[in-house]
Amino acid sequence: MMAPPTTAGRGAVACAAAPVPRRSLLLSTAAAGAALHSEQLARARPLRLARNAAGAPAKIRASADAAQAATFTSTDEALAWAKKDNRRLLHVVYRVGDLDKTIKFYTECLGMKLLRKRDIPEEKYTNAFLGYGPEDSNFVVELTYNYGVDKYDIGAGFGHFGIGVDDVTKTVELVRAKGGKVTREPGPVKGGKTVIAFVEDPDGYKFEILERPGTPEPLCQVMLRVGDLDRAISFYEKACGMELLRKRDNPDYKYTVAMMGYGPEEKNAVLELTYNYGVTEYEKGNAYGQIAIGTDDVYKTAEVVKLFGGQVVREPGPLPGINTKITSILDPDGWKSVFVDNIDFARELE
Ligand SMILES: C[C@@H](O)C(=O)SC[C@H](NC(=O)CC[C@H](N)C(=O)O)C(=O)NCC(=O)O
Repeated sequence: MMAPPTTAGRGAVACAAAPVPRRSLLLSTAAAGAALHSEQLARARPLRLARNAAGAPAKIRASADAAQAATFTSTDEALAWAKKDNRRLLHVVYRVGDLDKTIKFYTECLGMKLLRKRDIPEEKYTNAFLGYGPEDSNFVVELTYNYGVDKYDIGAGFGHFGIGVDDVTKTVELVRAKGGKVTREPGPVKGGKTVIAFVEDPDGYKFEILERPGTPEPLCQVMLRVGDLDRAISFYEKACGMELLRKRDNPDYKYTVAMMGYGPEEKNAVLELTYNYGVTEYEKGNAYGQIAIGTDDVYKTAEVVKLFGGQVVREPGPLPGINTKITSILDPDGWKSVFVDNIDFARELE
């Protein structure tokens, strides 16, 4: 079977070819396109509060003005709002060629749990959510299987997913025993001390297994390569309200990494941006999709992104027929992120 057109590059291609999967049909009792006012009133229902991976309740704000586009009077005001918005990495979305095979690998070899599965026959795809804890408090993977598509191009820009484990050697032995592919044996990372290994899933997505005993968030990194690290850091700090948690140059191996996120690396999943000296562009393939980030207000989020020169490829608003509000953006390298309304997302999980 042929894979669908590439999602690589900036602009319309990425927007059109990597649709955000439809959200839970549990929400579809509210009529598609219902007036925002009615939707806000419907929010009076009690909500299960999200928790972060460390177990602390997340502050979900049932804002009455959430659907109003704000007009920030300055970039400082916009930045301050983005910094105090209630954000967390929710999930990472990517395409796989055989859902059952991937679920088997992730559950048997990587110790994930299958959290939920949904089939959207009218759109000809199925999603499976897997991770190490409930979605209201953990970063998880959202696998997409498009009917009849059994192969994708992972490209050169996507790096890996990171998984923190108690014992790297044990995990690698298990992967090998189950017939999985080990591409880098356990040992200290080149130029550092952390014990790591690399394994590959059935589609060839790389997983870096990192020794990180007792971590509350085992699925801890999404590594993407970027062509200009300072430009990318500035984008994720300003347009996305992330913090630069750590930056490490490894001149012996000619690369620099920057860990970006919404809280300490030990407790939260992070975006690991890698710059390889002299490489300014990568081919992105059509397999990797995007990270999803929770926000209290997708409208304000889109406004902030635009104020800082970011590209909004899906204007903020409810997904037709489902009503979960989202907005999609591209970073300067063309990597996509989707911001999802926290309250709508919590409803999906009810
Ligand atoms: C602990 C944390 O900092 C790491 O594990 S970095 C892992 C390291 N990354 C790179 O080498 C990135 C540059 C590389 N050219 C790329 O684009 O992927 C890594 O993968 N090390 C490999 C090793 O064998 O140690």
